[in-house]
Amino acid sequence: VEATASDFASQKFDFVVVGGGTAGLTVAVRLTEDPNIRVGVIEAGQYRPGDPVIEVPQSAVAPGNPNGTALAGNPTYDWLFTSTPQPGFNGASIPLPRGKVVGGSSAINEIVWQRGAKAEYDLWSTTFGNGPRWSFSGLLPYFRKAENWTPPGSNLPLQVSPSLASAHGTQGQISVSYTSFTSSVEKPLIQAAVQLGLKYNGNPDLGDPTGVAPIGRNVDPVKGIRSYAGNSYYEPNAARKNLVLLTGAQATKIVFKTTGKNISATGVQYVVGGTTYTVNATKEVIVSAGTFQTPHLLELSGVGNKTILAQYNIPSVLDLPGVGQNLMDHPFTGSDFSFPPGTLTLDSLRFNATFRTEQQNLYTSQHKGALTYTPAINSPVTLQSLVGTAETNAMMKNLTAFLSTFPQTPLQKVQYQAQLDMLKAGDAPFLVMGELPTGGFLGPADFNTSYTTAVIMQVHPFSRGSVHIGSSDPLAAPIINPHYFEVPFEVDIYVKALQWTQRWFTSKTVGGAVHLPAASDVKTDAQWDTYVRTHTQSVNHPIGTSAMVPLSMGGVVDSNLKVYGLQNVRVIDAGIFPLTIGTVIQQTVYAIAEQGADIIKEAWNIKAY
Ligand SMILES: Cc1cc2nc3c(=O)[nH]c(=O)nc-3n(C[C@H](O)[C@H](O)[C@H](O)COP(=O)(O)OP(=O)(O)OC[C@H]3O[C@@H](n4cnc5c(N)ncnc54)[C@H](O)[C@@H]3O)c2cc1C
Repeated sequence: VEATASDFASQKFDFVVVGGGTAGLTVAVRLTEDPNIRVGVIEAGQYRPGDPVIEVPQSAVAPGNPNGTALAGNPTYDWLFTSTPQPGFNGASIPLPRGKVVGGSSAINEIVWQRGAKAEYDLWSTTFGNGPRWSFSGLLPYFRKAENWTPPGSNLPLQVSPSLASAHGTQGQISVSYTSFTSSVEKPLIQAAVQLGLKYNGNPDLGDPTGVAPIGRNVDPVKGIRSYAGNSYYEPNAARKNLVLLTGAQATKIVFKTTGKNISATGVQYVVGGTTYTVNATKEVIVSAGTFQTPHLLELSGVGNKTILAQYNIPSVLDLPGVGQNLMDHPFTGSDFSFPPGTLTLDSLRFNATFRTEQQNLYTSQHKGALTYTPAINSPVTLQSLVGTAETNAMMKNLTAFLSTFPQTPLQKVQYQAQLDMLKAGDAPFLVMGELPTGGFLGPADFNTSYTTAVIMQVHPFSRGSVHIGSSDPLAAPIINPHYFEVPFEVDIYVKALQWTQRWFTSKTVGGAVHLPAASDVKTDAQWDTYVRTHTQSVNHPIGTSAMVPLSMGGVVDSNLKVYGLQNVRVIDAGIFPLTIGTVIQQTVYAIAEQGADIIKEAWNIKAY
């Protein structure tokens, strides 16, 4: 049920969850399966059930503008954060969208549903010391638990392996399906990628995501709408009396009581319309405010690096220097290709009124067609599969030489060794080769022209950033500095990937694609370097700022997601990733939250369902 600000403050809760986003709603819904457990959720955004801008899949991929959509960049849904000026981008700042609505970033993301590699999660369990729960096989039951999976239909431009079903769950909250609409460029692009040497992978979901594979999406195949934490976890359970949601409220502080060496949270302060309220939690405070705002809230509450806190006159409750460090993100670069007149891409929705009306009618009557579009190609690849083993080894040699003089924290040392091992073994992707059948990436799209944008994600960067408070005003935005491209390998790998993309899109099989001048004129190494630094954005997968690694490595939470040094505060969101993974991350965030809910149920003897 929903509450008003003052009503919420007067209620008794066992758990208070900060952030009604992807992870926060998952945890709150699982804990309140037991009617005796009372959970209060504080969310800054609004509850928007049935909002077509959130639910119609295509609004996440705006034709003519892959960088900004109807959701990202729109203040109704997005916090509108930006990075600090990035020297690696020649001083430019970039937008860093985050969902500000019930459902959080799951309401505004691009609806791609993929898992990482076994090798990546197994590091969480072994190298980062978190035990078997956090290995690939420990997470697999939770990947399945979150899903209500429907197998692909016959119109998928790819064959799937019979084992695909065994990777997926059918009793969970998030509807997962496969694309039912493809543009006319996608089938040839898939064929051409395989001709260029990418492996074909009929089941990417049991530990090896690499190659050209069927791409899941979190769309209800019957209703044709986005399935996300807001409409799939919260909405069906919104009537629970023991699950109380407060919207339009920004948490500004966790309130602590210190007795000797014991620091426990008693509640949370929040602001609504300029008034500050406090709500109490008798068991735990769970912080699920996301990778940028969880460390921000911890710092506002006195938990973090005490030197940083002192600059803003925030009394230190616990000196925990890992808070807000270890920020990793997936950047993306790309380029636009135009196609001959008559090629069907999403741009047809932009300039062809007849096609648009036809597709709108198809969507309204049958929940099908172009308005259900989600990306159909998003292939995680090893570096070897693009440039071969000899070139990979040569690039690795340069990288290792650079890293030998690059300043590193104890955590980075361990992470770098793990990343180099994966790079060499080729058991995890380093790039994701994708596309969006629409233009606008390199400049305004021409009216009567069909484009496709190559989208290249970099998934194991070596640069590490941070997010910290920049003001004692609790409502001010955090300072986000991802430190993109501090390691030259990150630019080098992009140059290789862009050159490969040029061969891919202009291959005979794809037929007729023309590289836009801004990209095709690029020839020399210096020109490529400038191109990459000018045309890179975030693909919005920030993680790591509340890392689940040992305290001695700079960790923030232990393997039970408890903040080191605090009795009863857990972080459950994308910030706990010890190291990033080689694909999109929302499915892993749901699995973390499902696992986190079970850890809490075990700790408090709460009935499991
Ligand atoms: C534009 C975009 C596209 C993406 N595309 C994909 C994709 O296609 N596939 C994929 O797998 N992943 C994608 N992602 C990433 C994925 O959606 C996120 O990693 C994931 O949803 C993060 O979940 P979370 O629970 O950590 O945070 P969120 O879901 O962001 O939840 C945090 C919540 O906390 C609230 N909050 C924050 N601070 C406070 C406060 N102080 N008080 C009260 N409330 C607060 C926020 O409003 C928000 O609702 C994308 C992300 C974005 C932004």
